[in-house]
Amino acid sequence: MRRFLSQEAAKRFDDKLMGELGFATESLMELAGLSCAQCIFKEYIPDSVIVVCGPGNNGGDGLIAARHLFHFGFRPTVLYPKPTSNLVLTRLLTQCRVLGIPIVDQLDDYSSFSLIVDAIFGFSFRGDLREPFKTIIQKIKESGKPVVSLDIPSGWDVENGNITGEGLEPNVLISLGVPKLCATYFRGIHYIGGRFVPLSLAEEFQVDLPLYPGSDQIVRIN
Ligand SMILES: NC(=O)C1=CN([C@@H]2O[C@H](COP(=O)(O)OP(=O)(O)OC[C@H]3O[C@@H](n4cnc5c(N)ncnc54)[C@H](O)[C@@H]3O)[C@@H](O)[C@H]2O)[C@H](O)CC1
Ligand SMILES: [K+]
Repeated sequence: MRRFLSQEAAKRFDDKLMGELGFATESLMELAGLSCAQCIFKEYIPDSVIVVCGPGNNGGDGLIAARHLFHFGFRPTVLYPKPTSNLVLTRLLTQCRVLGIPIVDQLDDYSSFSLIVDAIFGFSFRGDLREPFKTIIQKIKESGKPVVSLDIPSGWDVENGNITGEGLEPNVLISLGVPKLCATYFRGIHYIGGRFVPLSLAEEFQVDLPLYPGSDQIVRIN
């Protein structure tokens, strides 16, 4: 058995979950985002946190994590620099607004936040980093603040890790569902979250599922 998915396998895995296995994107995303918030609560004392959200579903996980972090006593702000017309993300933004979570589209100074949550790119990232995210990732690195990455450290090649050196170097990585190949290059605190993968799918893709303790949604593997 192996633990890690290639980029192509991660996409097929996702397609199966949302297709023949009957899941809706929003329900899996909710579990993924909740598990990220639980992991952050376990590792950090509630304080101010900036959740940086990209234009895809990784950004959606971030918006959900921000909402749960708010309920857990953190003071989240969302940085959402590249609005899309995606209905799921639009609804998630509304849910954050209703709670009074500030949503900004640019940020020059990260110094007032004690933690940065990286929900910029997940397993669909490919090619060279494009703006505005290239500059955002540079600024996050310059801030020296602790970083928690959701699913993939943003800027990393999904299979080969931080090959350009431009990617984030997070303190904590939460792999969602099953870790992708780049996680083999990660040396920090590594959790798996998103406890929704049916055993039959794990067997089909020849990946291990972690042993989650009790009813926990997360498990630390490294
Ligand atoms: N599989 C699951 O069980 C679940 C996964 N979830 C999360 O969803 C992401 C994958 O989401 P997806 O929408 O496919 O893509 P991304 O969020 O990775 O980003 C796509 C977005 O990024 C742009 N982009 C791609 N490359 C670049 C680049 N080089 N520079 C700039 N921009 C780039 C692209 O144009 C798109 O707009 C997965 O990782 C999980 O986090 C869900 O939570 C549900 C469960
Ligand atoms: K990420």
